[in-house]
Amino acid sequence: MAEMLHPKLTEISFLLNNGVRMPAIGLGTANPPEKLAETKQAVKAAVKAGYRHIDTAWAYGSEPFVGEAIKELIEEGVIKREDLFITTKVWPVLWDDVDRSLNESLKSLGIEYVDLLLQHWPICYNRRNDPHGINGLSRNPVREDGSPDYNESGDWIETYKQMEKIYSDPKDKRVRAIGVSNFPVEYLERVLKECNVKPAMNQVEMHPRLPQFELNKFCHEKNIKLTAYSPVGSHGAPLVDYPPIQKMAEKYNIATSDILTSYHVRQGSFVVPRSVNSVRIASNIEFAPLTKEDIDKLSDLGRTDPKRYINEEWNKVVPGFTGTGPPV
Ligand SMILES: NC(=O)C1=CN([C@@H]2O[C@H](COP(=O)(O)OP(=O)(O)OC[C@H]3O[C@@H](n4cnc5c(N)ncnc54)[C@H](O)[C@@H]3O)[C@@H](O)[C@H]2O)C=CC1
Ligand SMILES: O=C1O[C@H](CO)[C@@H](O)[C@@H]1O
Repeated sequence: MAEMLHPKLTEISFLLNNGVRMPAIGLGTANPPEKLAETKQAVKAAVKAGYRHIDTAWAYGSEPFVGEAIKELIEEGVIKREDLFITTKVWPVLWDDVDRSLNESLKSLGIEYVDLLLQHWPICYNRRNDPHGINGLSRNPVREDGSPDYNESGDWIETYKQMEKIYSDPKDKRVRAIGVSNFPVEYLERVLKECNVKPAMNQVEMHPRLPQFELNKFCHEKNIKLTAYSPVGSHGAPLVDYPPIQKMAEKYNIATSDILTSYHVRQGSFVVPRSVNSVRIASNIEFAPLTKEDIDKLSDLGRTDPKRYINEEWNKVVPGFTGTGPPV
């Protein structure tokens, strides 16, 4: 029987609600401190394997290494800036100074604009100096008693309002699209009610054990795209060894990680797996043409065995971002 030909995930892209085209798969760069410097060769390997979308953030400490990779790739003639789609994010310690956050990101990345700027979390932190932090600031400031140092009078919507002001200024070319991350439905509803620019994106943890049924329905209706983070279960890739997903991989004769990335792209969402291993980076782009029945079977794991992997003390303040996730 003739083999079916399918595109690579790197050949697929979708339009955002403002007409900007975004590649379906991006390289995640939230690398742990000991692997941060490897981000540079990871980005170069990814671009050489066909990736055109890189996911970074002010808070990751990876932007300078992404920047070095972009510079060398352009100098080597591999790509031009406009061939790449770069996402970065505003961390809650700069919730009231998006201008500073964006300028620091652009400087670290060595570029003049980002393709997508996301509000990283709907949280307001106080700023505390930390020479070992990000650009001299503590990433997750804590009070003397060890509790998260939230700014109690801050309102997280201020961040989005500052982002839309930058985006809407015709003279300001620093961002091509704006969106949010880690926003539950009720927070998106507030943004739609109180702001003028509809978010193009909501980046959230999403995989078969956390299928985000409610967010998918809402975002689809409102024409807000979703990006799946931690698609293989974050540190150590636990979902790659998860038997029901391995079974599906056997059926399609493809790697388990490719089932986990294709699961999102097949549903019209974006996905940003992370690795610094060039072999894995290149192998994470095979597309599995999952049927509706197989997608439903995978999503059912979110009912029978739900799990949220990114579940930290400080983010419990956001509704739904604790335990296994919202009720299913
Ligand atoms: N907006 C947000 O709040 C968040 C965004 N993110 C973004 O999403 C990206 C991906 O999420 P992560 O949590 O980093 O986790 P992930 O689910 O991509 O897993 C990363 C781990 O999987 C391993 N891995 C990758 N491909 C593999 C393969 N084929 N076989 C075996 N192991 C493999 C990597 O070595 C690493 O240990 C981040 O790097 C970041 O860019 C991640 C967390 C939160
Ligand atoms: O983007 C993010 O990455 C870390 C976890 O890897 C998380 O704290 C943050 O939302």
